[in-house]
Amino acid sequence: MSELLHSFVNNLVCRAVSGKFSMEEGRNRLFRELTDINAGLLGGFHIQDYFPSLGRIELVRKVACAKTRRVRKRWDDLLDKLIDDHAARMATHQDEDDDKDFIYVLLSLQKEYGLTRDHIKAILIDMFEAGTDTSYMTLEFAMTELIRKPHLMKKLQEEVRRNVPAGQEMVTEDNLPGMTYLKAVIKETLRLHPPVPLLLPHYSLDACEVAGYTIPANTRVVVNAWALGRHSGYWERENEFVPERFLSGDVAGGVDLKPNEFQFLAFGSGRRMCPGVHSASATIEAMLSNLMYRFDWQLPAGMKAEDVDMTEVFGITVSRKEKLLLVPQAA
Ligand code: HEM
Repeated sequence: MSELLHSFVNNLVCRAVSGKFSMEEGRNRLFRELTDINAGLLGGFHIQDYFPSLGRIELVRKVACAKTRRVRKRWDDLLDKLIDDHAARMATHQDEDDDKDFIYVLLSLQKEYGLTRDHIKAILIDMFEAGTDTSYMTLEFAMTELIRKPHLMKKLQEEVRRNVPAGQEMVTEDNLPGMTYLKAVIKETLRLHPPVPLLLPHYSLDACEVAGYTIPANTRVVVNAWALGRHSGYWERENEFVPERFLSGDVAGGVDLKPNEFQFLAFGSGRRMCPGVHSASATIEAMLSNLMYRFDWQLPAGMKAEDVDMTEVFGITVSRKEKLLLVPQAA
């Protein structure tokens, strides 16, 4: 299951960014390898974070950044070729029948916004880094929670199957609006397992006071969204997977993925909140609903719900330590 979900999200982002031939050319595998290396580097140990003055010593910088430089070269080679190919097609008007992938969009805005090639490459890498693991982990945690609570999976399957006209092969976007329990399951997954539990580091522009503490201007601020999502002051049965809490009429019924209150911050909040929130919701809803529609799921023979290992691995994102193994049966 883990492998399938990871490939699905990686291929989707790859196609949106670089076009429909991404899989045929094997680019999806290369993007995945580079994204994995980046994730390891971003979430890893950096001596300059603990001893900033060491970062000013050239030799330390050279040693600490050696791997980063190597991976940067590989990103450069890949992205330069893609950008050159797209630019050439645009210059000769061969792009007219192509899907307008993200590289085309950025190139068409390049002059208007004064984007350099490095800006474009950085935005493209951001898309992979921010868009792949987060959606994949949410899907994987949702399936993990559902397999541990089969009565909730059954409830979700009933909702999905009720909303799809008989004989239809797959769930389509048109079927999704009626699936309120599906949305509640996704929110509850994000509450318990926010893929970016400390958001991204923020920086205070002005001094301010929070809960009696003064935060001076120019301070790096880290927000613990994981702890807020499990705070007993905001949530009943805070460590339990209870999607019903997000149904209208229940306590958190009105809590949105773009919340005005700060107890649910899986996508952050304010002007630096995740710009991918709608894309992520669409991706996760489409995949999860189809998994529920087409298959009945079981744990491998001899395994019980309480045997599912819930250990997490910490990095900039938090993932499951063990791969999720499930057995599908056609519904
Ligand atoms: C379940 C899926 C996702 C989750 C939980 C998630 C969560 C987050 C969080 C917590 C942040 C930092 C917000 C802050 O510090 O206040 C963020 C930033 C960002 N996300 Fe997402 N994200 C998801 C999917 C996506 C997708 C699919 C894309 C793009 C296709 C994306 C693009 C970005 C970008 C570009 C940023 C940086 C924004 C900035 O620095 O201004 N994310 N995301």
